[in-house]
Amino acid sequence: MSRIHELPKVELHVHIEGTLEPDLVLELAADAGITLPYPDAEALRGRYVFADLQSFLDIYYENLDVLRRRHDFARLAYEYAVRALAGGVVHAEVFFDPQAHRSRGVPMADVVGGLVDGFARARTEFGFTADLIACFLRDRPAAEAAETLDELVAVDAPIIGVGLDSAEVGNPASPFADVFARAADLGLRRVAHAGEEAGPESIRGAIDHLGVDRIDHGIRSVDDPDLLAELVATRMPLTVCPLSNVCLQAVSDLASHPLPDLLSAGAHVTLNSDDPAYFGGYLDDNFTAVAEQFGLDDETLARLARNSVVASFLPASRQREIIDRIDGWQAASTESRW
Ligand SMILES: Nc1ncnc2[nH]cnc12
Ligand SMILES: [Zn+2]
Repeated sequence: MSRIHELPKVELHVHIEGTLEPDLVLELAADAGITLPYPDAEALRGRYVFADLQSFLDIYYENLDVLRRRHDFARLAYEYAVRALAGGVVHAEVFFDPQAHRSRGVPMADVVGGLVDGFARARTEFGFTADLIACFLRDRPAAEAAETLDELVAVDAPIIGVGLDSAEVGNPASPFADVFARAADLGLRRVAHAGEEAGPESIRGAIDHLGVDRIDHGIRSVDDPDLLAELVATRMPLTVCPLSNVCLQAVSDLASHPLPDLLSAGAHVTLNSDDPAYFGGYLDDNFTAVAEQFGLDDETLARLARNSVVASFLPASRQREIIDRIDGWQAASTESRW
């Protein structure tokens, strides 16, 4: 258990904007001559006490204002890769919110180009790989999502998929059916946040209306045994984010998190960090927290890591290579017990 950071991991649910650390907010603001309403990074971090998803999103969108130039996005991507690798992440499928930058007048080519630059540098320097998934904001009109997809196509954005995020309650998936169908026609994969704050009906909506390949969060599936059984039968991956759920009060504390129920039901659970700069931990921290809370052994941790590989959109040959490394980690942990 002590070698969690060495367990090879794939991350499937991380918002690149949610990796914007307070120090980097301050640095980018100083660079761009932006005056911030707090004196230092500690004061900013002090504001990270959230009652729910919306109270987090308010600060998350406010902080984005420091991301303005192509090299800001490159820096953000690179810094995430450095930190993720230190925790054992070898590949990530990374969300970004194009509308949150487009609405501030940042050219789409700079957003995408910067992220590509930052991840290319990480790949060259230390072999970390990343793919991009563009998320549509579900609290904005579906027509805006459609325009955003057109713009992504126009700049030839190298995205592998589309997602749906932002405020879930009161913003169902159904209006986004057409834009997700267009994404499917373009050969893109589809994922959606569902069952984070809203109930099982939100998960049902993402499956029925958007044809998703994975459900982001999905923890509220435990409230509907029929739905959970269906998720298990169809091997629908759930990208679960335990520390996020605690911080946003989707669960009252880690001990009450439904992870053990999902695991014992046989759900295809993966572990993820969501917005690690805000929720007190990167992917290794999420692994460590649930391992300690629920007494998960190395075999279970390796199973969770393998689940992410299988649920990823990586080609089979790369999946095999990472799974071999996970098997090696597990074998070494068994040997060290003798
Ligand atoms: N946890 C989350 N849920 C919904 N939208 C988000 N955008 C960034 N983080 C999010
Ligand atoms: Zn998320």
